[in-house]
Amino acid sequence: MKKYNIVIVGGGSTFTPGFLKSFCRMQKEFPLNKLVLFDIDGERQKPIGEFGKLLFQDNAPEVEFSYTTDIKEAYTDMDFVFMQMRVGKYAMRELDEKIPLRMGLIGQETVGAGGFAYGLRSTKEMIKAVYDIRKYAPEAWILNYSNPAAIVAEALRREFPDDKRILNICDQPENIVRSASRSLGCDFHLLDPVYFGLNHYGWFTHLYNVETGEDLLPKLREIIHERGFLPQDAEQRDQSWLDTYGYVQQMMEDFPEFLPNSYDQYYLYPYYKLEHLNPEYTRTDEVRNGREKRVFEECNKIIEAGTTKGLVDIHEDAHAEFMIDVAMDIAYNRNNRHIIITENNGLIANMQDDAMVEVAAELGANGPRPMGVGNIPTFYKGLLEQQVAYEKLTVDAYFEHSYQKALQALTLNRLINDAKKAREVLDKLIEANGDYFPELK
Ligand SMILES: NC(=O)c1ccc[n+]([C@@H]2O[C@H](COP(=O)([O-])OP(=O)(O)OC[C@H]3O[C@@H](n4cnc5c(N)ncnc54)[C@H](O)[C@@H]3O)[C@@H](O)[C@H]2O)c1
Ligand SMILES: O=P(O)(O)OC[C@H]1O[C@H](O[C@H]2[C@H](O)[C@@H](O)[C@@H](O)O[C@@H]2CO)[C@H](O)[C@@H](O)[C@@H]1O
Ligand SMILES: [Mn+2]
Repeated sequence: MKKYNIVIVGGGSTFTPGFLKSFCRMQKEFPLNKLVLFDIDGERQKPIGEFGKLLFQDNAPEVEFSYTTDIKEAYTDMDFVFMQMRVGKYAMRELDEKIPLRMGLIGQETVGAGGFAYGLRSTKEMIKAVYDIRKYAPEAWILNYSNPAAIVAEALRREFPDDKRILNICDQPENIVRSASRSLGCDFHLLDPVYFGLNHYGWFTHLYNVETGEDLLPKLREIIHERGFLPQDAEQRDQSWLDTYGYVQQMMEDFPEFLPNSYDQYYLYPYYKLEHLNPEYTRTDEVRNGREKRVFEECNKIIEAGTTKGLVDIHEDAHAEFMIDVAMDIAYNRNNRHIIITENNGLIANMQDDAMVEVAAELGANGPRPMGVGNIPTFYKGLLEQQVAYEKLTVDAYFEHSYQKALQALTLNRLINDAKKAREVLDKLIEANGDYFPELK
């Protein structure tokens, strides 16, 4: 059985320890030769790297595990690159959330003005990283889930049009399917979803039972109406995520035909969301006081003990399992179905061909074979076309260094929708982002 070489970019991520645990546990199904962590922040990565050393030493000493800040060491001979960088880290995420919120606009990691700022930061570093990877690992599969995936995917499509081994993917659609399976009381593998949209902006039209072909969405609609909606891993979630999933019920009361992605609520109920977001305590504060604190405390505890035996309390969430599953589908040509991001080219028949859309696909060694959904109804088409235009203008602004395109993008964004506000928030974001941004003239 071939053993694979894998690098995780953003080795200092709060999600890395969970990934390491999952990789370790899955050694029989997905044996590794080498696992490397890479980060530009060596200090942040160090405790996670040291934890990883102990974890593999104790559980899978045959795997060559290391961590580095050296590009050549990170990428040479890699088969898969897992991309999970957060450019500007939580300090900049906080500003993405708080600058707009203090102006009465939605401030969030991937949507609205915050998503725009994160998009420009990520684009710059992701393009650089892909050039670095291709220098040392021309054949490696690049699995990107660094956010905002919609903007990153559009930017990479333009910069690397012939590179067929970059896959942009998000686990939120699968998380909704897993959550639906909890409501329906079945294994999530039983559900075969039909989905259309953009990243963090889409809908399920059907949830078929793979064995019988029955569409379980009508039944799920009734359950959600009666009992609301919970994430599959509700017991591990912070309150803000429970609220986010809970709001799926309201979305389905108002727009019952399809099951929405949880992110749709920002676009459909911006005023409600604004009333419930606190500009002085945002998701970044919750993550810093929760996941980030827990992860680093746990790593340090293990380092101090010099062993992981009997100590590892790190949460292995569905996110890591999902991304590893994606890599295995490619490695073993399994052609399993996942919801992925790809160029439209008629998949959503009544939307522009060059939009980066999110749909179900079979995934194997030759990449995704996506499934078309035909024409989508006018309501959804209207919402999505506005968003595609915003995303494309954001990427235009990056490549053309154009302040004007950035202003157009933000004016068109449904969560801003006003040129004066757009200019005001753009100027504040430019100032706050400094060299993280391209020059916008
Ligand atoms: N799409 C999904 O399903 C999904 C799910 C979870 C997280 N994410 C994404 O994963 C990323 C990590 O999230 P987190 O909350 O753990 O963030 P984090 O801040 O804990 O970790 C991100 C790491 O990236 C590093 N980094 C920044 N710029 C880099 C660069 N140019 N090269 C290499 N490393 C760099 C940082 O130093 C940091 O250690 C984010 O982009 C987040 O949005 C995506
Ligand atoms: O606010 P955060 O940092 O907790 O999460 C932001 C990310 O949220 C989604 O990812 C979920 C993921 O779907 C779930 O499986 C679990 O692992 O938690 C993740 C984070 O809570 C979203 O899809 C990502 O794009 C966001 O970055
Ligand atoms: Mn996502």
